[in-house]
Amino acid sequence: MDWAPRDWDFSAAITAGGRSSRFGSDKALALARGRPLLDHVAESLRGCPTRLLIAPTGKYVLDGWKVIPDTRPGEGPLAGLEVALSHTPTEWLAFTGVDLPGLTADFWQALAQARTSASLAVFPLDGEGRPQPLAGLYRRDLLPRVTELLDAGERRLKLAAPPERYVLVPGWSAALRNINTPDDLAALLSRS
Ligand SMILES: Nc1nc2c(ncn2[C@@H]2O[C@H](COP(=O)(O)OP(=O)(O)OP(=O)(O)O)[C@@H](O)[C@H]2O)c(=O)[nH]1
Ligand SMILES: [Mg+2]
Repeated sequence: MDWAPRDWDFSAAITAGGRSSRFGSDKALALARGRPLLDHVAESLRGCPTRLLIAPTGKYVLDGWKVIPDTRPGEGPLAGLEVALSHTPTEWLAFTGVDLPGLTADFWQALAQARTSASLAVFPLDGEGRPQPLAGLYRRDLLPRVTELLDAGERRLKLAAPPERYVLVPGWSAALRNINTPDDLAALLSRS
């Protein structure tokens, strides 16, 4: 992979303020191939010049990542996106969670290449052909919309961008396996 800065003109944020209730312990720190899930995700975005970790202060130490706490703690990833968009210095932000250890730099580059001047978000399609908003690119202009949604009580991340303004990218469903339970992690590890 070429790490030329011109390829990484977007910022990165990992939202990590969840309670891992289905996993039963902090899944960000669960090990896959000897490294925490959080590290796998962070590695895929290490080329981004600005890297933000939306999490309680002091909960994680991730070299090169700036920790920013939630302004609406416990309100889910849409609230994490609001914080991230309000701190991103670039037009575009790669936004993801702690539990997608299959993401790679090539995945993010494929999304970046799919951006258009009219689009507000880029999402990959999952194995069922649905957009996966937890591994997407978001334009910073979405911030007022996200704030409005949250203020109105909305919590669904997929509503962050209007459907007519997002681009969908097929072909990456294998990279999108996400870990919600210990069985999910066991299944992932047994495949390799
Ligand atoms: N910043 C922030 N991130 C969150 C919040 N809730 C969930 N997330 C993150 O969003 C991503 C996907 O969420 P889930 O898979 O539901 O994770 P979770 O909420 O920790 O797990 P469950 O309790 O089992 O739902 C993970 O990276 C979570 O850490 C929150 O309130 N604030
Ligand atoms: Mg959750």
